This record gives sequence, structure tokens and C-alpha cells, in this order.
Amino acid sequence: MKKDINVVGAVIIEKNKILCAQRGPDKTLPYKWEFPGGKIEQGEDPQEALTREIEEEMKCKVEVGERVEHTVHEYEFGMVHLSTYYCKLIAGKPELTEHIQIKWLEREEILSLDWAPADIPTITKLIGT
Ligand SMILES: Nc1nc2c([nH]c(=O)n2[C@H]2C[C@H](O)[C@@H](COP(=O)(O)OP(=O)(O)OP(=O)(O)O)O2)c(=O)[nH]1
Repeated sequence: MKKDINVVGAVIIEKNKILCAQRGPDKTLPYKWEFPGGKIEQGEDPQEALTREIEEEMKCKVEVGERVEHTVHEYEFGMVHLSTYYCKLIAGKPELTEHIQIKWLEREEILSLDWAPADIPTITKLIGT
């Protein structure tokens, strides 16, 4: 059995653009695009994990809204259970710390990026809405 990894991702939308972030070369899934976020720690609910991760990674504050999608994807390193949530920026502006690049893209443009496979159902939902 592969290990279960519980992950949350933030779909941050501002002026109709979605924040997309690119993973670095030394990470698992190098250079893949993702929604900022990370692993849920013990005792946290998804919303708490997401606000913590966004503060750590992007140095800004978000308010977590409705869930966009939940998916389970089997990678070679484990089973990633990914939940994505709509988020609103409430303080600060995203800064690059861990990611090598961020982009704000319109819904129609996000498919042009090379996304982490677990993100595809979220992408499909965002494009369809
Ligand atoms: N944050 C985030 N992680 C994602 C997404 N899609 C996806 O497959 N993942 C994977 C990548 C990682 O394996 C895991 C998230 O863990 P993390 O953000 O703490 O990753 P990390 O690079 O710090 O740690 P590691 O996996 O390299 O050990 O989930 C996504 O949209 N956002």
C-alpha cells in the first residue's frame, strides 16, 4: 500500500485571474504547475492547513471559501488526496519563496501549463464554470 498524503491547494482568484505556481527543480514533480498549498498536518482541518501554507509560502493571508474539487491521484511516491478551495486574498500580495514562478491566468489560459496530474480535475472544473 502506498502512503496517503493529504494535501490542500488554494485557487486564488483576483480580477478573474487564477494564481498558478510552478514547482522547483529539486522537488517531487519538478517544474510542474500547481495551486499553492501543501500537506495537512496532524490536528489541522483543511482550512487551517491552507491558511498556514499560504502564509508560509506566499507571505500573504487568504480567506478560504468553498471547495472546488477533491481528487485522489496515485503517484509513484504515494497516494495524494488533494482538496482545492476557492480563496480570497485578504492581506498582502503573493511573493515567491518556494516556487520558481507564479502566473495569474484567465480560466481559458490555464490549460496551457504543465500541471501536476492530481490537479487536472480541478482545472477541468474551473474551465467549465
Ligand atoms: N501544494 C500542492 N501540492 C500538490 C498539488 N498537486 C499535487 O499533486 N501536489 C503534490 C505535490 C507534493 O507531492 C504534495 C504536496 O506537498 P508539499 O507542497 O508539502 O510538497 P513539498 O514539495 O514541500 O514536499 P515533497 O512532496 O517534495 O516532499 O502534493 C497542488 O496543486 N498543490
